Amino acid sequence: MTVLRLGTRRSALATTQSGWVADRLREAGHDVEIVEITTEGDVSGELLTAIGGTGVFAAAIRRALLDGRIDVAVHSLKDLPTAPEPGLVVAAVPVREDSRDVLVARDGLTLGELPTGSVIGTGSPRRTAQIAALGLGVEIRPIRGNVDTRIGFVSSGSLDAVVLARAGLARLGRLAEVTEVIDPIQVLPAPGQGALAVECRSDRDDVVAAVSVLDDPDTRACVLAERSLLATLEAGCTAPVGALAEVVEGDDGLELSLRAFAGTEDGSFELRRSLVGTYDEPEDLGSRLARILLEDGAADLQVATSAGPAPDHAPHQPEQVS
Ligand SMILES: NCc1[nH]cc(CCC(=O)O)c1CC(=O)O
Repeated sequence: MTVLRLGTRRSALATTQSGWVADRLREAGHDVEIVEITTEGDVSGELLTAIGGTGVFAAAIRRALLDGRIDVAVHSLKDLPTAPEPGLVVAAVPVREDSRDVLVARDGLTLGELPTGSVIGTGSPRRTAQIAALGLGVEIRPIRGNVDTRIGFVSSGSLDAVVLARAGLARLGRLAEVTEVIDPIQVLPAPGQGALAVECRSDRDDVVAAVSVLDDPDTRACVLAERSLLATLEAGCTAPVGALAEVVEGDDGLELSLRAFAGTEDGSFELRRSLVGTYDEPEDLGSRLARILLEDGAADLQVATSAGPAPDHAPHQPEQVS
């Protein structure tokens, strides 16, 4: 293998994330060339829910991998559909950034300090549902755009606050603008938030071997549990979902602790459940917790959250463009 061609979207966040992976691969002794790829999610100004939702970012990059135009791709794991892509493999899940959401509000305010009637911007059904369930008396307005655009709504005074992933701001060096790191007790992050997926063709043993040195087993176990929960829920629930797994010390060694949320966007119904399982069976833990959520009411949320007849299969929507 002469040069690893690493494909990336053009956004500031995507190029930063890809640059980080490129640096790690170069440290491991590889030559890396960055190849820019435009996706539908980057060029359309529509709300993501209108242009087809999950996977709009990943699809174009995956086509480039399958066509052989690039060898390696870096995704935000939370934007990656849960279904595996035939012919491709996630060869590394590097060590995760802080997975929590943050508030960027005017005048240094926190969620609890925002006066009644304040307007918070987010295009994420997951964030909307959990903030609405807090009962703060705030209004939630759908927005989208990159990190710069979204923070700009606050600096310009058109919104009182926006909610973003801490990981994105950390990678862009913009943590100074955060006014509150939101505790997962209030808002659970998206499954996979803060983690990257480094993907390549499964038939390229040389590339898989080069990339796999970046894998962090703890992060992989956590995101496997979170994504297995999401995948199990997708069969029977279109409600917004949050999930966070953490490695914890148990009596007989390492365990995984998984917390999850499902609810309605108007905040009138919320389910929070948690479960601890063995470190070695993350997917089993995720699907077991999903079944608990479904039994306890998540299955009925399909009707509660959609206006018309329930769709056969409506995948969960990703977060806004980064
Ligand atoms: N498509 C949105 C997206 N995808 C990944 C991140 C941030 C980094 C991460 O969660 O890994 C963001 C921005 C956000 O939600 O604020």
